[in-house]
Amino acid sequence: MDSSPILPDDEIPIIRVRGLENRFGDQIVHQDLDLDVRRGEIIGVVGGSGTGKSVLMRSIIGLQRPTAGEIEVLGENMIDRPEDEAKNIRRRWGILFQNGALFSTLTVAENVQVPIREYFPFIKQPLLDEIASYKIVMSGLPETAGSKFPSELSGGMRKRAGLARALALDPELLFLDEPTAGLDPIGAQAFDQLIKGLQERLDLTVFLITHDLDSLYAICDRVAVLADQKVIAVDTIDRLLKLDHPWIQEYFNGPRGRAAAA
Ligand SMILES: Nc1ncnc2c1ncn2[C@@H]1O[C@H](COP(=O)(O)OP(=O)(O)OP(=O)(O)O)[C@@H](O)[C@H]1O
Repeated sequence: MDSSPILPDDEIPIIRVRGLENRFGDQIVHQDLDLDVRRGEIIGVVGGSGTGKSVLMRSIIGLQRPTAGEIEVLGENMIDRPEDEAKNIRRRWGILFQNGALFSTLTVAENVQVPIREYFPFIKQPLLDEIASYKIVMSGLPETAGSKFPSELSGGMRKRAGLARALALDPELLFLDEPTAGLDPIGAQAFDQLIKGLQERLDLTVFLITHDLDSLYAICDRVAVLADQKVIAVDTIDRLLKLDHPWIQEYFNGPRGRAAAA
């Protein structure tokens, strides 16, 4: 079906979705959805509430088995992959879920160590502590945050702790589900800059679901728009603005969109 020629490494999409379909009973969330994410970009994923942004991310990371379609991540087919193979691919990405999804009974440092222990059970405690501490500081938290429990942190700090855990295994790809939701504008801007800085330093590709127009303008290279059960467009904001789809116009050219662009 795919007649594309062999592409150089940096042009092979790091995520490739074709003909994706997700149905829940009678409800069709996605139909014929295609998306390519390029290596090294920060791609923003936007769409009205319930358009299936989270379901798309869950399909890509293998938490939701689509009813049809193809998904490749890092050049690997992700559908119906045996668990041991899927696990090897999973370790090459990190995920920050919307609520941080930290284990409440573990300290921040222990949370960061969970994925490292899972994949590298032979690593001894002093090295685990050192790696966790490095990731915690890299995520913009003070080193002392490592000994705190999630309940002792502010919302913004919990997001950073979740980010530290997402970075634990030196991922190539980072999935972020509404990372700035619930943060005040200054906190959100700081978090955006943190993501941008990490993306540049670590050469990450970032898949960013967001409702935050400021984030889209500040850090996204391209934006994918979900509507009508598909990705209706994926492009820079400047080019998206030229499309006359009503949702795109309302979203980017409404008062909030204009304020974010100013
Ligand atoms: N496991 C599930 N079972 C049944 N329906 C589901 C399931 N997961 C998601 N849905 C439905 O799929 C649709 C898309 O959900 P999704 O959470 O992906 O939307 P979203 O675009 O991320 O929305 P929001 O911006 O509000 O977070 C919703 O109607 C939701 O109720």
